[in-house]
Amino acid sequence: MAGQPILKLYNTLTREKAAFAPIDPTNVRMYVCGPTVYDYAHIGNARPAIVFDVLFRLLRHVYGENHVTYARNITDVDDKINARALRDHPGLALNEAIRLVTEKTETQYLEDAKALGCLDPTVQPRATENIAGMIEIIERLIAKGHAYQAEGEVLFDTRSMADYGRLSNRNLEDQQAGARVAVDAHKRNPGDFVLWKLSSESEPGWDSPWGRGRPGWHIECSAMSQRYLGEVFDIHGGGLDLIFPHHENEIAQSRCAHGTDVMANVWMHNGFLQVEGRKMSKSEGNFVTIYELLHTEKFGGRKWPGEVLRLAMLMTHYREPIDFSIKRLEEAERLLAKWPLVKESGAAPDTTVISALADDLNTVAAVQALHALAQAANAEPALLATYAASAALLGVQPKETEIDEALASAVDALVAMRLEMLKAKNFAEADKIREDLAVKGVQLKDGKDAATGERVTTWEVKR
Ligand SMILES: Nc1ncnc2c1ncn2[C@@H]1O[C@H](COP(=O)(O)OP(=O)(O)OP(=O)(O)O)[C@@H](O)[C@H]1O
Ligand SMILES: [Zn+2]
Repeated sequence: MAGQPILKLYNTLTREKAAFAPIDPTNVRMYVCGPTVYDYAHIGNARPAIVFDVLFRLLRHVYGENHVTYARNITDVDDKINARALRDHPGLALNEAIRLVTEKTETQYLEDAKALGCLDPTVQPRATENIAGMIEIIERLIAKGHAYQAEGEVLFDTRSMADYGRLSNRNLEDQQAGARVAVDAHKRNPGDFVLWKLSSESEPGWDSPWGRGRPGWHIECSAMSQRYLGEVFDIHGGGLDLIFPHHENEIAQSRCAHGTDVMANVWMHNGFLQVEGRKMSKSEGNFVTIYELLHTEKFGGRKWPGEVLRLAMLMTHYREPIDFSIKRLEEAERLLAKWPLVKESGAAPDTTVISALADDLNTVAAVQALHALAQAANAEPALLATYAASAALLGVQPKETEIDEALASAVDALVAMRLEMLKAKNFAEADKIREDLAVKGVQLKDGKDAATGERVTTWEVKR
């Protein structure tokens, strides 16, 4: 930790950028709300995954690899999942259909995240494996007078919490105004939200003191964060759209159940990835999935490497909106093409890259610094190790960029063959070899051996 720049983070809760001080520097704890696994993730959903992956990498760098716990949950119980299961597998029993939907979606999400260069979080708990923890919190809330039962639901009583609404800066009166009273007649206050609701025979459910039912969405994160990170932890993240109601309600549940002043010290929210000024979202229908970008030609008539998608995302500060376009991806690709291919090195990262990231994850400045370093390293190979370590901090370098041996010997053979052809003045064939290799990303460089004056050819892999 010594000699590291002070890490500053913007906190939605205080609306200020402040120096980060972990509760326990030997175990820095971060929770990020993960996907609801009913459908493939779109590239907007990739933004929090990438942003908080960069923060995870930075925290590991500052506090040590084994001193950071990052939990990102998988929401595998939700009415959207039930609906999708019924639609896609009408012939199956609901539980079986749900399992198919959630397993397939979760597997794809993990593959997408990997392709985007994200490290696995330390833990990835599933909601369905944490029902007991949710029931326990709800029981505590009822016992303390923060929750009540009404019409087959257990609801959180928002009036029971003096400073409910602090994160999103809303007061209960604001919420009163827009409430649809008729629909929510069983609620004491319009803003009260569901902790538990009874399930019909055909809906998925778990036994509880209030009957067979299922949890609300917000309670899942309160239970999973407590289990893996404790009652109070360091950082809680997610997209801007989660501030209200999701994070507000997580806070209400956790603080009232545990009697604490905060749930997490720092609340961080990424801005939206937009298409023509509108948030990319499933309900708007203006989305493209990560899978489609990586594996199909749906966007811009071609596939896009995960690294390009990731860099395109990091070329904007995480709190700003991003307009997602082909132009932006091409820009990221052009930049990457200028950077050297390196193996991961154990060297210390460049200090300008670290300082940029330490300033509330200023990835824009970090990418600029990395680019300058890449160019310097292109001219001065001694800098390659520093470059490699810095690129790894942003996660824009594949972990092991080994040029595989089979490719290397095939290229060597072609290069030798081409030299023979040049000697025989068979220029057309020689050029064809050069062009074929170029298409594969291998660039040849001709020179002369200083001692013998003979032609020699070296090669390198360009992106
Ligand atoms: N367009 C976007 N830009 C940035 N982050 C987003 C965007 N859309 C969703 N997110 C974030 O992705 C994460 C996963 O969200 P969630 O599973 O609720 O998405 P979703 O409900 O499937 O998305 P949608 O908003 O399209 O309905 C959350 O942190 C959310 O804030
Ligand atoms: Zn959450």
